[in-house]
Parts: sequence; C-alpha cells; structure tokens
Amino acid sequence: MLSVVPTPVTVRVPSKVNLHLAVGDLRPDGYHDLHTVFQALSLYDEVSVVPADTLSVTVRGAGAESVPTDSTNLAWRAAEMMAERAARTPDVAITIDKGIPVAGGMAGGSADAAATLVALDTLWGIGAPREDLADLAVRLGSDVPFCLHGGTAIGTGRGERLVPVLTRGTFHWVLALAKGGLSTPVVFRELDRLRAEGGPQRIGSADAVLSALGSGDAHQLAPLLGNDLQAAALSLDPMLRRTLRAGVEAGALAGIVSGSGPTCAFLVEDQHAAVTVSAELAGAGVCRTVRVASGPVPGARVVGDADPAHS
Ligand SMILES: C[C@@](CO)(OP(=O)(O)O)[C@H](O)COP(=O)(O)OP(=O)(O)OC[C@H]1O[C@@H](n2ccc(N)nc2=O)[C@H](O)[C@@H]1O
Ligand SMILES: Nc1ncnc2c1ncn2[C@@H]1O[C@H](COP(=O)(O)OP(=O)(O)O)[C@@H](O)[C@H]1O
Repeated sequence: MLSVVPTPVTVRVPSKVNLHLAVGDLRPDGYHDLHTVFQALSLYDEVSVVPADTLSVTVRGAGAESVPTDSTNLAWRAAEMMAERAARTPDVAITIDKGIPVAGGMAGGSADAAATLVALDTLWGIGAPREDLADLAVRLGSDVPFCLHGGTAIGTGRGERLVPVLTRGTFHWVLALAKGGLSTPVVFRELDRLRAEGGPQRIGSADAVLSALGSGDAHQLAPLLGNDLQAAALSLDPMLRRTLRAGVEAGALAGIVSGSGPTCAFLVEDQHAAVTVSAELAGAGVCRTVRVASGPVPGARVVGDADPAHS
C-alpha cells in the first residue's frame, strides 16, 4: 500500500533594521519604552513545518550551531502557543533555514516565531485573522509582531504596537554581518550603564525620518538614521567603529548599527551602489560576510501563496 508523504508548508520571513530607535528609560518590568521605525529587509529565513510524531526543531545555515533546538527556541514556543489556540497537540517537525544573522540585531529569532505562527495556521487550516496572530506574536517577543507585519512601521511600547508608515520606492542596503553576536538584554543594560554616567546623547523625534521615507529619497534619509543602542553596542564591541567607517569610505550614504547589533546596515544610493559598496566592504576585512538587501518587503508569508488575505 502507498503511504502518503505529508507536504510541508514553507514560510519566508524577512529581517528588520531600525531606521530610528529611540530608547526610553528602564521600566519597572525590565523593559524600555521604544519609539522606533522598523523596515523589513529582503534578507530572509525560511521556516518549514510538516506533521510528525512529536514537536522538533532543526536549524540549518550560518550560526545554526548557536541556536537552541529545544523549547527555548522561539519557533518551538510559537508552535506550542498555536497548538494551544487550536486545542490540539503541536505534533510538527519545524525546519529553520537561517539567512538572517543569529543574535545580529535583525530579529532572526522573532522572524522564526512569526513564520511558525503563519506556517501552522496554514498547515492546520486554522485561518486565524491576522489580529489573532498578532496577539500571539506579542507574547513571544517585542519584535515578533513586526516580523508578521513587514513593510515599514512605527513601533511603540516595547516595539510591539505598530502603525504602518507610508514610503515611496525601494531603499537599498548593504549589511555587514559580524563574526559573533550581541545579546539584546546585555546591550540594553550597557545603555543603562552609560546613561547612569551621563551619556550618550539621545536621538530626537522620528518626524524627519518619516518625511524622508515619504519622499523615497535615500540622500534625505541617510543623515537622519539614528539608534540609541548604537553607543552601547560600540562600547561592547569597539571594532564595530571600524566597520561603520569602512562602509562609508566604501561609498555608503550612511551606516548604522542594526538594533542591538552587531550587524551594521549601510544605506546606499541604488542597486548599483549596493554591489560596489558590498564588494569594497567585503575586501576591507572588517566583518564576517557582506549581504545586499532592499526594503521595505512584506512580512511572513507562505511561499507560493498568492492569496491576498495573507498580504
Ligand atoms: C533591540 C530590538 C529593536 O528592534 O531588536 P534586536 O536588535 O534585538 O533585534 C528589540 O527591541 C528587541 O526585541 P526582542 O529581541 O524581541 O526582545 P525581547 O525578547 O522582547 O526582550 C529581550 C530583552 O531585551 C530587553 N528589552 C527588550 C525590548 C525592550 N523594549 N526593552 C528591553 O529592555 C529586556 O531586557 C528583555 O528581557
Ligand atoms: N529561532 C531562533 N533563531 C535564532 N535565535 C534564536 C531562535 N530562538 C531562540 N533564539 C535565541 O535568541 C538569541 C537572539 O537571537 P536573534 O533573534 O537572532 O537576535 P537579535 O535579538 O539580536 O535580533 C540567540 O542567541 C538564540 O539563543
């Protein structure tokens, strides 16, 4: 008798860069209020789910060895949450193909959690409204709702309250991926420490960033990029200064530490500049590897899914 091989559902999910990341003071719950502008970039993870006897996670790609495959993996937790909502057992094998740097400040783990929610929604035929998935997402991490959402958005609260931002055209980026990672809580703590000593200066409001995004002009946007966590990331990893300098010397319009780092994101004029800047940066020996990306791109979605309900 022929046995039916189950077909996996695969979801592609983008990374993010914070174009503007203003960090407030430490709150009693251990978090910081954020005012951020996220942009989803075309550097992706792919998450596949297939029915299995028990829940498992397999991680492949660069940095896979440093990602947990047990219940501390955010994708595992997303599967348990989705199963609870559907009142069933989370009997799936999850495979994560990492394209997003691990612990790189580009929301890799959050992306995998968002992708797992979308993949299981399809695999189990749940058809949950996006708002329901967003409610689950926020319980998994501050960045998970944006990974579902994609595009460009303002994030407030812990970064989880989102309002879409109108942008024109496509922005082109060169990403310098570092050898190691930086721990998000450690970077926030380092900022608290630096602030207790009187520095660094806080970035201002995002108003000018929003109008630059509306103009679609990378030259206008470049000098406005700002990240309150950058000083803390540089304090923990001083070599990043060299990386930021090298990107600008290679012809980027501006460079910024992405989120809590250590990935450095360089805004460039166009696709052609992305190729030349990335080649020069790769030769400068200031990072593990270089990637070209563009944004904004859509959030987590099933590969091959043309259903507008998923847009
Ligand atoms: C800094 C940002 C900027 O987008 O991204 P990354 O650079 O890590 O990708 C995010 O705020 C990271 O979000 P995420 O990685 O989901 O963090 P969470 O799991 O929610 O929190 C991890 C820890 O970071 C600190 N944290 C996080 C968010 C926040 N608004 N304030 C904080 O102080 C807390 O110590 C928290 O326990
Ligand atoms: N699916 C996952 N992918 C990557 N990291 C994960 C995942 N699940 C849990 N983690 C843990 O989260 C930490 C932060 O990783 P990541 O989300 O990639 O970085 P960042 O918070 O800087 O954007 C990692 O060190 C890893 O131990």
